[in-house]
Amino acid sequence: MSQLTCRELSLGYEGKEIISNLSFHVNAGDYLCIVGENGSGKSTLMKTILGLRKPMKGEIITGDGLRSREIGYLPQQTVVQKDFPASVKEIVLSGFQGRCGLRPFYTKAEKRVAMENIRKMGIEDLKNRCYRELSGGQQQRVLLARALCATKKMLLLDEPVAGLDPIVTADMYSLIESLNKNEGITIIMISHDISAALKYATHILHISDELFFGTRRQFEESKAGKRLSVLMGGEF
Ligand SMILES: Nc1ncnc2c1ncn2[C@@H]1O[C@H](COP(=O)(O)OP(=O)(O)OP(=O)(O)O)[C@@H](O)[C@H]1O
Repeated sequence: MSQLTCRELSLGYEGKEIISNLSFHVNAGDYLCIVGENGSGKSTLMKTILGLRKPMKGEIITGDGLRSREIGYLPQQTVVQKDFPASVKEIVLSGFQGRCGLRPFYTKAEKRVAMENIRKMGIEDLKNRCYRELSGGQQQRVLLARALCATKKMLLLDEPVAGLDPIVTADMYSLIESLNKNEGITIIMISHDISAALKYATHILHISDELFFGTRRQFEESKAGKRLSVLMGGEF
């Protein structure tokens, strides 16, 4: 059974549908990139998968041992988040809050896992620094370590490289690739970077007037894929 199955989903706000009749599934170890124009509903879909919004129609089913609260989430960065006055350690530990609600203390085991994730992200030397004093790339590593505290199975990443320079972007992509390949973590990523999506993803979900879901190869051969290839100057 798939880890995540979305069946005939319709999503929207105040009775108006933004996405209609969307079906797709994600298996353990997949790397799914969600692409589509601004405002097409990608973040809305992610929030619905996380249970933060209810679909207007359809259902979301988790399986293969995944429970919905075991999904790690790296949200799109907002200006307010960038200025958050807390230490790196505190931000990473807050990844456990989803499990038990807000609380002022953490167990020894949680502190150990948080430090493991800090090490995995290569930010040990930053652990006592204030989050808002870090560079954009360092902040994204902190948020990835935080998301990992919530899961060992599936990460949802909303534009994780937005605003990062090309070198830091490449570092971020290889960190995510290593989580997928070496730790077996399923990745669902929203991205505007089609060439990176086609480099790393096993599957593509293209949200547009015409919905597409399939393997990377199927996408390359699809009408949507060919149209995007022309827009990108035939780069893929
Ligand atoms: N809370 C809300 N209430 C009403 N409409 C909303 C709300 N949040 C988003 N929308 C609208 O829903 C549509 C989809 O928004 P969403 O943020 O999901 O798109 P997106 O594909 O993630 O966009 P982007 O690529 O710009 O991040 C947009 O037209 C947006 O204005």
